[in-house]
Amino acid sequence: MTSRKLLNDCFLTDHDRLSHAECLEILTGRLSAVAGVEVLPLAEISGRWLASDIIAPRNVPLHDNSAVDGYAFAAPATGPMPVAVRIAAGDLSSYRIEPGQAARIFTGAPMPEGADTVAMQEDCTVEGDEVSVPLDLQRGANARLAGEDVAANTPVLDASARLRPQDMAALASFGLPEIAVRKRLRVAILSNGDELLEPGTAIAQGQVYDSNRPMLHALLGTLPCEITDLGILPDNAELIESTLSEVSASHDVILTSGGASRGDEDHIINAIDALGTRHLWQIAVKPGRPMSFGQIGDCIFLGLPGNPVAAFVCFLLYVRPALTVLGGGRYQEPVRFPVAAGFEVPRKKPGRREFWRGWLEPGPDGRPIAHKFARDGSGLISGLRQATGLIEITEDVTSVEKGELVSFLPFTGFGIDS
Ligand SMILES: Nc1nc2c(c(=O)[nH]1)N[C@H]1C(S)=C(S)[C@@H](COP(=O)(O)OP(=O)(O)OC[C@H]3O[C@@H](n4cnc5c(N)ncnc54)[C@H](O)[C@@H]3O)O[C@H]1N2
Ligand code: MOO
Repeated sequence: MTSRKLLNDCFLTDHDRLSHAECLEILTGRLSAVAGVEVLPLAEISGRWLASDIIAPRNVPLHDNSAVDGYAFAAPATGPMPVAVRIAAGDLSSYRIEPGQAARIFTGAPMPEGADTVAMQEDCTVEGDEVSVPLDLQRGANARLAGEDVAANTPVLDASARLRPQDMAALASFGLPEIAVRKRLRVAILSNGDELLEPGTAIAQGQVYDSNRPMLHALLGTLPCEITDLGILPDNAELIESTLSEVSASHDVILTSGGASRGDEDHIINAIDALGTRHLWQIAVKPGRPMSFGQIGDCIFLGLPGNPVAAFVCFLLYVRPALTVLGGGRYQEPVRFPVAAGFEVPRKKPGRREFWRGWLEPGPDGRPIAHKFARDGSGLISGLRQATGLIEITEDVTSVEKGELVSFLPFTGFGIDS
């Protein structure tokens, strides 16, 4: 990418600011994993990032086995067959049947040598010691082959994969009791602003309750993080600087909200400049213009705008990708669905990317239509609550007509359940 960094002017035009793509490239392309590695039992690693590749150490299943309770035989059957052996799941002996013989067998039990097919017991007739099976059963029916789930030596998971519940089943099926995973990132969060108040305290005119910190707590909860909550910091330059300096020594990441632009009382950016390096500030994205990124020593600093909607959107678009890379994961673009707009916007400023709060409803033909929260204000939490995703409008777009295709990014793609 062309390097346009360290932009110093709060009143840059959108053309001068970093674009969404440049911002993302800096946050995902120039960062690397800082989280350490620990070996943990399976029960403790769901949601963590893997620290090394996983290759299947053996076949799963290990042996050919029956998928049903019934009778195993060598297809095709030609008539009634004597039942030579009985094999239950967990039976460790090996069995063999001759052509024309059957084995009584149960779900999961190893297939006897000489058999390739199993008839379900509901479809069989037993008379004395003999069983009659359907004569048209296909060879291999109801038999599960060794290695049919995963063959030995197959690469299964790459280091940096995020472990999902179904991966736990796979790892256990290989007999692996514990796995090397990335440690949780140590993330310190704080809110900045003299007007901010802790919920539970009496409020006066001019004050607002701090809604960003509980929101950021919850958003961080969608990733493997260990959170240190530093509370609310007033607009006091010295206190902000000393707090950031102290916390940077013991954390991988500091995540702040508020005080991110260059008002007289916005001290966060000054503190980063005094203590470390600012790599990014001011982006051509709405909401989120004053988003910032820097470092103090080895600690990464991510500064979110104070407006709750901007803080939320920037967390999803930029903080989440950065934490993924720092935590040892692989950044993947969020899922984007092209859907028809159920609204029109006659004018949109060119040169910046916008993310609108939206949701989907079925249209007259049953296909989803995107709806947009009517008001734009970056302080309106109600719009975030009504939304189930973001409508992305790229830099070149200057208007949106009803029925035009727009990109919809569901919140579920960012780890937020509906
Ligand atoms: N002259 C300019 N003014 C502003 C600009 C600009 O470029 N030039 N940018 C605007 C944009 S865009 C945003 S976004 C905001 C963000 O600025 P800050 O990050 O410095 O945020 P604050 O000024 O501290 O707060 C903005 C707004 O959000 C409320 N807030 C802050 N923290 C919280 C919190 N934890 N919980 C709830 N609400 C919070 C705060 O009270 C303000 O109303 O700046 C624009 N101004
Ligand atoms: O863009 Mo600010 O980021 O108006 O909320």
